[in-house]
Amino acid sequence: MQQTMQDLSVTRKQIDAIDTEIVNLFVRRMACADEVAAYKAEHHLPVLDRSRERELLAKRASMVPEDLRGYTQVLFQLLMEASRNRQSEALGANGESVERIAAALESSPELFPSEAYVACQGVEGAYQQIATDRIFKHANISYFDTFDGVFRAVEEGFCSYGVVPLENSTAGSVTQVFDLMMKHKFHIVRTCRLKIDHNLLAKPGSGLESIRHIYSHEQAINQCGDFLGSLKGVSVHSCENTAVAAQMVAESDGADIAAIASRSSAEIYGLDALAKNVQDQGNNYTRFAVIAKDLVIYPGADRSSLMIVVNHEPGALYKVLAKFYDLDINIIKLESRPIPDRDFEFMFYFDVQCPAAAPEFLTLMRSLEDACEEYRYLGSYSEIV
Ligand SMILES: C=C(O[C@@H]1C=C(C(=O)O)C=C[C@H]1O)C(=O)O
Repeated sequence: MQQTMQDLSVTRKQIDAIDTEIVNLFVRRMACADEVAAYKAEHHLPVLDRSRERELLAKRASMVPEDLRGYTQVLFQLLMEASRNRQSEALGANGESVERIAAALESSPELFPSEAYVACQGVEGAYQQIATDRIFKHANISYFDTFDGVFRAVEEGFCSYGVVPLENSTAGSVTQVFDLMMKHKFHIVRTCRLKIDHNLLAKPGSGLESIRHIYSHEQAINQCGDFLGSLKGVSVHSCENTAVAAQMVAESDGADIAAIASRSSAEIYGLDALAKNVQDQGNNYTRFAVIAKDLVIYPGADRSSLMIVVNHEPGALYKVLAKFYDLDINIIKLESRPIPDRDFEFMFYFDVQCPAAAPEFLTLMRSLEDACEEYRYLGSYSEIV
């Protein structure tokens, strides 16, 4: 045992000596990066030179035994990233997102607006409306048939804000909304986490045993699978919104139809609750995003969202995730969606937890621009409950 410890201390001494050489060489390499930065500044060249990096990686890998090639590539990728970050700092070359974040942090108002024109999907009584009234004190709501309509209303300036659902704790992501994010230009300025209690609503006088058709939004149907499964001889139909379903039931003649919707929909459309809290999980929450056209970062923003497309090659997503890990930035949501018309290429949506003004967040933004094929910063915000 003692013999082994001695051997180890001898080897560790060698490692210490090697590391001293590596550190000295690293300092020299970074000094070269400073010279390169000065040259690039003078000749108006960008920091990143992909072809030089590719060539360098291949050469360094060819200099080592085959079983060390992978490690060598990782090491030099890291060295080049440090060198690029150093150059960007020296050049004040922050990249577009960092510039936009800095400008937004400086110019954004102190307070989140209390009055606003807001676009929502559905009709009065929809969960988006309930979330909107939680977020804004006085919201003037325009209703649209589709989520696409909400995105367009914001993009075209018809409404200052839009409220869309992102995900539910029982049924998962609202994939339709994530797909629309690829199509539209918008920013996220706030999120809201709302407890959702579903009710089975029917016209006064209808009994549960007479119900044959139940209408609701697909998400709500998915959140109430156990309850719906327990009913016999009932067919379930999806429609565009829970409150639209409630309105339809109120306007129908049939005593055999019901809707799964909010309690406030019952009041608005004069329906009775045949069953309350019919969701599978008592703790049923939905997160909503407030979208706006321009980037505005209100004080206290401690979450950010990004959309990333990486190259179609092994390790591409790993390299992006490693950056989050290196900077100790927590990922609170990761969603992937196929990109239309591309052969199994995916858009990755990230929510991260980190104050927008934190240096590590700005470093992340700077380095993602180099690492991704496409990259969109969607905004920084706080979440209300
Ligand atoms: C140092 C340079 O800048 C960047 C960093 C590199 C490196 O650290 O080796 C290589 C290419 C560039 O992306 C350079 O252009 O040579």
